[in-house]
Amino acid sequence: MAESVRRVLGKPGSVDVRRYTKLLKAVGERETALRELSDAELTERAAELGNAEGPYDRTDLAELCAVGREAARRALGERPFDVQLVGVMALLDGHVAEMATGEGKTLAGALAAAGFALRGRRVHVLSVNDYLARRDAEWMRPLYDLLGVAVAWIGQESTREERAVAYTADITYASVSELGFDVLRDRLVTDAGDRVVAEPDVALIDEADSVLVDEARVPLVLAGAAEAAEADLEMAELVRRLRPKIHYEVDGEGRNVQLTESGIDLVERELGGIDLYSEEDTSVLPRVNLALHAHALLQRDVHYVVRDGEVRLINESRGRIALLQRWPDGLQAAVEAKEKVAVSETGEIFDSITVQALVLRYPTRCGMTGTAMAVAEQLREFYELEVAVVPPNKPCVRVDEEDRLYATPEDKEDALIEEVGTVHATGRPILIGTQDVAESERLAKRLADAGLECVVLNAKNDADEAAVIAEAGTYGAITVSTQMAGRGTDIRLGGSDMADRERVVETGGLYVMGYGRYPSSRLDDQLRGRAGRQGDPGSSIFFVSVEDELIAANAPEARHADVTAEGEITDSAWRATVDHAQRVAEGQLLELHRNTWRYNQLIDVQRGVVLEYRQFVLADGLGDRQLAVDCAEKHAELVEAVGEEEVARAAKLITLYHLDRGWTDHNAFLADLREGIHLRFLGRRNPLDEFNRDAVPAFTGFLEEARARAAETFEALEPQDGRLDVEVAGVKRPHTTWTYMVHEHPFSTEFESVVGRVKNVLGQR
Ligand SMILES: Nc1ncnc2c1ncn2[C@@H]1O[C@H](COP(=O)(O)OP(=O)(O)OP(=O)(O)O)[C@@H](O)[C@H]1O
Repeated sequence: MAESVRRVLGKPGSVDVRRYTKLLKAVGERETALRELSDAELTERAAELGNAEGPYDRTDLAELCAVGREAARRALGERPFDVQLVGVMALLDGHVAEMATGEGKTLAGALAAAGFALRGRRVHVLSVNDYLARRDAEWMRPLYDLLGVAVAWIGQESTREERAVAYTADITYASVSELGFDVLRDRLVTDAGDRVVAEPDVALIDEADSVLVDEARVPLVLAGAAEAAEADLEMAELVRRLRPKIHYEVDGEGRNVQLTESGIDLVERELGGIDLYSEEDTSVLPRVNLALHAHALLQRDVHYVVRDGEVRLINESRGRIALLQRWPDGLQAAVEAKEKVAVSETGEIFDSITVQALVLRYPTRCGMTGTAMAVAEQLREFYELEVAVVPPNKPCVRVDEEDRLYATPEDKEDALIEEVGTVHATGRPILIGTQDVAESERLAKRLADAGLECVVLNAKNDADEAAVIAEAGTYGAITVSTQMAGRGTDIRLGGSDMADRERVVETGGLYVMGYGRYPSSRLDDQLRGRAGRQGDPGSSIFFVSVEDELIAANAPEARHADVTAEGEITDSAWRATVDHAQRVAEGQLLELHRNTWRYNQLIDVQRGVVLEYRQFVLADGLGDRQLAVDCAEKHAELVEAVGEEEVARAAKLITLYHLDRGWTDHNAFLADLREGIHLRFLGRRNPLDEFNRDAVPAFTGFLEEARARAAETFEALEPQDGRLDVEVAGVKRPHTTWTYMVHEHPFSTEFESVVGRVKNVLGQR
C-alpha cells in the first residue's frame, strides 16, 4: 500500500495525504488489543471518543480509525483497508475524498459520519437518489449500532412524521432532492414545531462531483395549487403543422427554438392575420413559444414519458422517471396539450433553492467521489472544498483504449455492433453507455436485429436498475444503459454472486463501450470506472462520430477529416479535436454555473432577510407585537373579546401569510425580470448589473409592505364565538403543495435561454 500511496503524493491541486498515511501505523498497532474487547466494550471505547469536543487530535483520530475498523470487521465482515481509512480522515478534515469506483466509499463515508456523530455533530449523508440513501443506511446500520450512533433514512414516500423522526437521528441518509424539498416545506410552516429538518451541521455528500457540480444549478422548487391550467390545444395544433428548418430552427444544443420568417408568416396567417410582435397584444407570442418549445425541444421518451394518461418527466442526467416532478406551469400544460392528455393542476411557485445553496447552508461539508480532481477548481471556487486523492487499494489495471472515430453516426453504430459481436463471441461481458434512454432503446433494437440479445436499463426504478446492473459482469452479458443508471452498484465479475468469476477474468473482464463521448471527460471517466474495480481486469473504449452533437456543435471542422471505406477516421490528430470539443462544452457548463450562481446570490440575500424576519414572527411573537403598535385600538379590542393567546395566534398567521404572499410575488417578479433582461442586453449592458439594478429596489420596503398589509387584514378581523377566523379575513394557506426539479427550462431564469433569446431577437431585426 505504502508504494501506491507514494505514487499519488503531491498531485497538484490536491491535499497532501501524507499526514493521514503517517497515522496508519498507530492505527494498526491498536488492532490486536481491540480484537480482545467484547462488543459492549468496543461500543464503550467509541463513546469515550465523544468525551472531547471539536476536531480529533492525532491520538483520537488513530483511535477512531482503529475502533471503526474493528467495528466494521465485526458488524459487516469487512475490515477497512488502509486507503479507506485515509479517506475517512480526509472526510473528517472537511475534504472531498477522491476514491475510485469500487474502493468502498460507502464504508469510508459511514466511518467518517460516525466519527462526526461521536463528537456530537449531526450528519446528513446526501445521496443521489432515494434507493441509495436507503440501501446505504440499512447496509451500514449494524456498524452504526456497534459504534453506538443512531442512523435513519428518508425517501420520497416518507410521511412528514417519519421525516421528523428521521432527522433527529445522529446520522440521516437522504437524497439531495428530498432534503431540499423538506427545507423548502419547512420555510412555510406556521408553527415552529412543525419543522422537520434540524439546523444544518455536517453534510457528507456521496458522488460529490455530480451533486456539487453537475446538479449545482438545479433549482428545487416548491409550488402550491391554485386553479387548473387551460390546455392551449389551439396552439398545440398549430405548431404541429410547422416544419423544422422551414418554419422554425433549433439551436445546436437543443436549448432554444425560434420561428423563421416563414414560420412567423404562417403562424400570423393561421391566426387570422395578426401581428405576433404587435405592441398592443403581447399575449399570443408567449403562447406560440410555449407550444413550440413543447413541440420541438421536448421529446417523448427522451425528456418525458406518457404513462397512465400523465406526462412524467425523465431526469435526463439519471435517465429515470422522476415522480412528482413537473415543469413550471405553462410548459407542463403545453406538453400535456401536445400529448392530448388531461391538464394537471397549476399553481404558483412559493420558493426554490438550488442544490448549491442547499449544500452551502452546512457549516461543515465533505464528500466522496471517483472523479473529483477534474473539478477541483470548481469545488474550491463554489464550496471552499479541497480534494484529497486517495490511492486505490489495488492498482487499476484497466486498459482505456483510444477512441474510435467515425464520419457518421451510422458508421459509428455499424462499427460498434460489429465490435460487440466479436467480443461477445468470447463470452466477455459488455456494458454499453449511451447518452439517453431513447438512444439506449434504439441501440438495443439494432443489437437484437443483429442477433445480440441485451438487457436495457430504462427509466425504471432505481432498485430494479441496481439489480440489473449488478449482473452486468455475468459471462456473456450485454447491458445497455445511460451513463448514470444503476450507479453506486457494484459490477462483480462473474455475476453478483461471483460464481463464474474465473471464467470472466479469463475473457479480460468487463468491456465498457461508450456510445459517444459525454459533455465532460468526468462523465466519460465515470463510465470507464465501471470496469477494473479493485484491481479487476477490464477495458474501456468510446465510439465517436464527428456528427455527434457534442462534436458537431463544438468542433464542426472535424467534419472535413479523411475517412476509410468503413467511414473510420484514423488520423490521430482528429482525436485531439474530440477532446477539444469536450473542453469547449465543459467551459460552457462552467460559465453557466457561474452565471446562475451570480443571479442566485442576490436572491439568496433577499430570501435570507425574509426568513430571518419569519423566524422572529414564528418563534418570538414579532407579528403580535407589531400589530399591537400598528393597530393599537383594534388589538386592545380583540384582546378584550377573545383573549391574548387567540389574538397572538391570529396575528402570527396573518403576518406569516403576508410575508409568504409577498415573497411568492417577489419571486415571480424576479423570474420575469430575468426573462425580460434580454431586451436590455441588446443595449450591450451587463445583464447581471441590469438584473441587480431592478431587483434591489424592488425589494426595498418589502418588510414594511408586508407589515402594512398585515395591519389591513388585522383591522378586518371580527371575533366569532370567542375565536378569530383568519380565513374569513382572507388568509388562505395553500391546500396542496408539490415539488419538482427544474432541468433546463427554456423560458426560465436560466442564463443560457436569456442569451439564446437575445440571439432570437437580434435575428429578427
Ligand atoms: N474493506 C473491505 N473489505 C472487503 N470488501 C469491501 C471493503 N470495503 C468495501 N468492500 C466491498 O466493496 C464493494 C464496493 O463498495 P462500494 O459500493 O461502497 O464502493 P464505491 O466506492 O461506493 O463504488 P461506487 O463508485 O460504485 O459507488 C462492496 O461490495 C463492498 O461490500
